[in-house]
Amino acid sequence: MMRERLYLYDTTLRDGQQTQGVQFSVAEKVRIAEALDALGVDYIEGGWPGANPTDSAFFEAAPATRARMTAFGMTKRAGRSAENDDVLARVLNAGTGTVCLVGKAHAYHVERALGITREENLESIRRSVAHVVAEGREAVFDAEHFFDGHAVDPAYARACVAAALEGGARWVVLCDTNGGTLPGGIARAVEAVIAGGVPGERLGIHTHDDTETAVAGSLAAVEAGVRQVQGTLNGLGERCGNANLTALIPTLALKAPWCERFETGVSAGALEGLTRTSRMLDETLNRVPRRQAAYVGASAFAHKAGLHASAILKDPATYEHVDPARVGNARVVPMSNQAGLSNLRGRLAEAGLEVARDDPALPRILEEVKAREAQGYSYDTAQASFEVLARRALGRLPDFFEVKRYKVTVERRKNKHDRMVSLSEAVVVVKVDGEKKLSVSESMDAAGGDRGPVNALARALAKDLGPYQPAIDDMRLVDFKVRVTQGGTEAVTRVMIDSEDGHGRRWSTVGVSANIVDASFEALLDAIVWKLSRDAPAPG
Ligand SMILES: CC(=O)SCCNC(=O)CCNC(=O)[C@H](O)C(C)(C)COP(=O)(O)OP(=O)(O)OC[C@H]1O[C@@H](n2cnc3c(N)ncnc32)[C@H](O)[C@@H]1OP(=O)(O)O
Ligand SMILES: CC(=O)C(=O)O
Repeated sequence: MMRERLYLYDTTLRDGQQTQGVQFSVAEKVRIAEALDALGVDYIEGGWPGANPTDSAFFEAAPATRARMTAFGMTKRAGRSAENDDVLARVLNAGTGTVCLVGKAHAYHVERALGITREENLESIRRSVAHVVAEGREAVFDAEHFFDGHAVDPAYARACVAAALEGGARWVVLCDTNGGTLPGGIARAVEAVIAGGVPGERLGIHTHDDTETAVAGSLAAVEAGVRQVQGTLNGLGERCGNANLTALIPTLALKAPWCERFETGVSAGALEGLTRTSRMLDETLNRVPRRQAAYVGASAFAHKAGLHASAILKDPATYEHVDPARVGNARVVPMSNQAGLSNLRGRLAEAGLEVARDDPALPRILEEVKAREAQGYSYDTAQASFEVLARRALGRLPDFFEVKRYKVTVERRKNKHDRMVSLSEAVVVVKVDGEKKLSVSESMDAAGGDRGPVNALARALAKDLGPYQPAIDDMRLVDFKVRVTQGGTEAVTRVMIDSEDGHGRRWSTVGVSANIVDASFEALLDAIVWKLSRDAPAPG
């Protein structure tokens, strides 16, 4: 059966940039545009040229893409012609083949926000779009507040759509700007527009996630007939974000009836890069990836419960709606107090540890994990700590070194400019290859600021491990989380540490104690031991 073409329009670099706390540099925008192009979206909305220096500079530096690079702007302002509107001129000057203009499609906004008449607004839409077309560009019209407008005055909302089409728009995108329209309402409005004579091949959908139904709303619009879908990577966007393309794309590509009815520009091979693309964006924004993100989250294919793990080991289809490899993600069978022997065997196999089914160490490890979780440890995320524990119980963890003692001090004192500053200092004594080594480290960043006692401890511990030093030199601590939790009857501190190395590996470790320094040290120690268990030569 011939599949219909569905066009993907990415607005990560425009609406995604409207996310609170997000501020892309030009270089970051270029990198994201290249990743979007590799993924196979049809349009990349690069920003609003003229609105800020970064967006203007991006269009000058924009990479050559197979996707249509699109400049965004708004319809001409009241009281001037499209030809004489300086804001519109700057958008056109970016020289993109496609230009998207936003305009109001709700009479209330026309009167309240723009302060013009309904007729003037229709004229503004028509003339602005016509000007874009006259300049030889493909025109997209974002019908702002379309669904709210359609709910109170369908005739006027549709007149705005008609004005854009009369002006020559290739696409009119129906926007749920405030994100409050539910999927059923979106479907009914789209059906009404199509029944009124606008072909679905000229319509797009742009939703926001204010009711956490942006993806569902977009799918409802496609089902009702639109053929262009807008969204952003990881659901970035104004307020609660836009429709999340990292959820929408795999749903369209892998799930019936979508994959049977439609084809997009995203190939099966490119889809396998989806998780990597999502993580790249988080890394660019210095954000910790959302574990529970559909398809691409670290927990999206994690099977924690014993019953799930038992079945997964027999056949992954028992608890997975799609194969994680198809989106470049991986199956995880974590250990926790919800686990059974199946989780344990699965997890050990993943770590490359072959263990006989009847190995007496297995129930011991399971018991130890459950007992330690009752004390406050959490092994389902701290998988490297689990691995260290299991290797030790199986007698497969070399004694790389022994920590004899450690000490950390924090001093608050005046510097030479008479300003109070902190200085953290740590001393760690380890025994390696029969030799005692004492390392002292301060915790200073490049600017001379104090990075705290845990940083000082980490530096001291990783300063001189003798023959093992080369194996840990490329290690760095990338995330540190502290939580007060219940350990049995007492409150204890749980520290989780994420580390990374030059091979691009990232691993998590945990430490628990009533004392935050001890908890941190335990997590640091596990991080180093895990790394050595992978990369270091065996002792002796
Ligand atoms: C729904 C969306 O997310 S659309 C995308 C919104 N994105 C942004 O706003 C980010 C980029 N924006 C900006 O940098 C600035 O707002 C600029 C450069 C575009 C305009 O800045 P300013 O000229 O200082 O105007 P300001 O932002 O205060 O207000 C917007 C003006 O545009 C008018 N306007 C809003 N939408 C439209 C439209 N579709 N067509 C014409 N005029 C419009 C408003 O009525 C207001 O006019 P007023 O100042 O006469 O009241
Ligand atoms: C255009 C746009 O971003 C909106 O209406 O939400």
